[in-house]
Parts: sequence; structure tokens; C-alpha cells
Amino acid sequence: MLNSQVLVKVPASTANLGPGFDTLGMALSLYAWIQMEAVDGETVIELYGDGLNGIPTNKSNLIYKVAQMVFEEAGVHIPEIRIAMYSDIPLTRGLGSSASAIVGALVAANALAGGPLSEDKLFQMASALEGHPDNVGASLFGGIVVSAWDGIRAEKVRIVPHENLEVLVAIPSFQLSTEKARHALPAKLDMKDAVYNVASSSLLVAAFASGNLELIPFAMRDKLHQPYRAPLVPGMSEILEQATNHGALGVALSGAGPTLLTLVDRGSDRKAELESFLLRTLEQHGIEAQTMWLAPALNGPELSVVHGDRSESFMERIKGEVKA
Ligand SMILES: Nc1ncnc2c1ncn2[C@@H]1O[C@H](COP(=O)(O)OP(=O)(O)OP(=O)(O)O)[C@@H](O)[C@H]1O
Ligand SMILES: N[C@@H](CCO)C(=O)O
Repeated sequence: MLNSQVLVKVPASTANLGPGFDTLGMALSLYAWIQMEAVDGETVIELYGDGLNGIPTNKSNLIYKVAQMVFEEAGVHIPEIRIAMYSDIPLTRGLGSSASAIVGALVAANALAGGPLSEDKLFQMASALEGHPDNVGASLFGGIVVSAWDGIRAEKVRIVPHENLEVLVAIPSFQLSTEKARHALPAKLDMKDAVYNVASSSLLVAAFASGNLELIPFAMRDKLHQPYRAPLVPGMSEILEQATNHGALGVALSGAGPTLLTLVDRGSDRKAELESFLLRTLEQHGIEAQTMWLAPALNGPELSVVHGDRSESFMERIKGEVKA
């Protein structure tokens, strides 16, 4: 049975967490909202807030295209839809905006179609659409998600983040597309660097799973992608080398960048020192940035089916939840 109107709140995510390239992801307490309903007239796409500037509002929009894939897979015919979206997740900064859009669209369209596709099916579709499962897994399941994708099937294990983990991100004002940041990577790696990353990533997963936060600074180091991406983000090398001397538990490039992410112990008394170190270092390299204190998001998408009175506007519906 088709639902009439659905609203999905979906978390942002950080991928890699240093060594876990294309494999590790963590959902973050920063959100996008997508509302979807079938309409008799033409498709309408409404984007709210300043953050979505430049996103198309025609049928080339990612959310519309993903929704149509769901309807096709489900064998239902809903050619014209109304989509409304608001997002606090900055675009093309390494905070999983594209993964959140894909996951939000999959969950909303599936709910609109009455929920015919399983969560696993949505994960498989999301991994194929994004090309790697790290961000989409985190946005879909919440928490820390360890995933592997062989190009056909993705498998995952979800880890509940330690309750003391807090996240400080420094978000540069410039955009860096995943495509560009992937082009910076070498075609081949040294065996010793590969071994270094297998060791670090395995240890990091074990540290998260056992709640052993002391291992994070040692385990979060990477030689697979960050050294090659550092020239794209002025100040990054210095931040990766020194953030743990300024109170961070661990530090990494968030996803494909340019955002830098630090894990912080909630009880730390060095939060202000760390925040000013990140901003000062980027500024010394001519980079404007904003910091944001976030937490790991424990849950994936929150879905509500809107029954009855639909005169309330989209922004009225999500008002009170959006970032002040
Ligand atoms: N809400 C949206 N609607 C349509 N397209 C979107 C939306 N959000 C993101 N996108 C598309 O995704 C692109 C950004 O994807 P990209 O993978 O480069 O960065 P990211 O997802 O923000 O960061 P990362 O993958 O490194 O965490 C945008 O430029 C836009 O084309
Ligand atoms: N694992 C991906 C995340 C960005 O989409 C990368 O680092 O390129």
C-alpha cells in the first residue's frame, strides 16, 4: 500500500577515520531532512536553507533519480513526486552530504512505496550508488559502521560508539569533491604502507569495539590516502601531526576532505585549546574555516509517515530541530 507523505531525518557521516579507507564510517549529529509525496501534477523539488545552493531542482536531482530507482526496483509506478529538503550538512566538505542524500532518498521512497525493500537491499543499493559503503553504512545504520564491499555485495558490523567520544570538526570554507580527492591517490602502494594500514585499521576497530580509547591516537594513523591528499588541504599535515599534542584523542581527514576531524574525550579540559589550534593552523595557511562540536549519532534515519493534516509546511514540520 502506498503512503501519502513521508519525512526522513538522516545523519551526516565521516568516512575512513584515518586508516579505514572506504571501510570505516561514523554517523554524526548533523542532519538533513527529506519530505516526499506522490503528486498528480508535475514533479516539484523544493530546497530550503543556503547550504543547498547549486543543487538542481529538476529531474536530474540526485534524490529524484534515487527515488525512481527505488520505485523501479519495487515495481511501483510513481513518476511525479514532490520533494522538499533542508540540510545542515555542508556540501562537498567530507561530511557525507551525498551519502545522506542517497540514504534519505532510498528510505523516503521505499516508505512512500509502502516499504517493499529490506534495509539490507537499501544498503546494497546505497553502496553501489556511492561506490563505497563507508558513508552510506554510517548514515543508514548509525553509530560506527565497519563495512566491506566487493563490488557486488556489502557486509557490515555496527559498533556502538563509546559514550565519552565527542567530535570536533574544522570545516574549511572551500569545497573539495570526492572525485578530485580520489584522483590524488596513487595507483600502487608500498607493501610496508599497506601492512601499516591493515594493522592500524584493525587495531582501531578493536579499540572502538572494546571501548579502549587510549589506543586511538596510535591506531588512527594512515599511510594510504592522507599523505597524498595533504597538498589539497593547506595546514592538514601540521594538524595531523600535532592535534594529539593539543588534546585530541585522534585526528583524521574526514572522508575525502577538506574537513579535519578530531575525536575528543568528553571530559577533556583542553577543548578550547584544540579548537583554537585547528583554527589558528588553518588560518596560518590562509584557510578560513568554522569549527563544530558534534557527537556520534547513534541512530540511522528517523522516518515519520505524515497522516491527516498536510497543510503544515515542510519548514514548520522540522522547525525547532534545525541548527540555530
Ligand atoms: N541534497 C542533495 N541533493 C542532490 N545532490 C546532492 C545533495 N547533497 C549532495 N549532493 C551531491 O553530492 C556532491 C557532493 O558529494 P561528494 O562525495 O563530493 O562530497 P561529500 O559527500 O559532501 O563528502 P564526502 O563524500 O567526502 O564525505 C554535491 O556536489 C552534489 O552534487
Ligand atoms: N572513502 C571515501 C569517502 C569519501 O566519499 C574517500 O576517502 O574517498
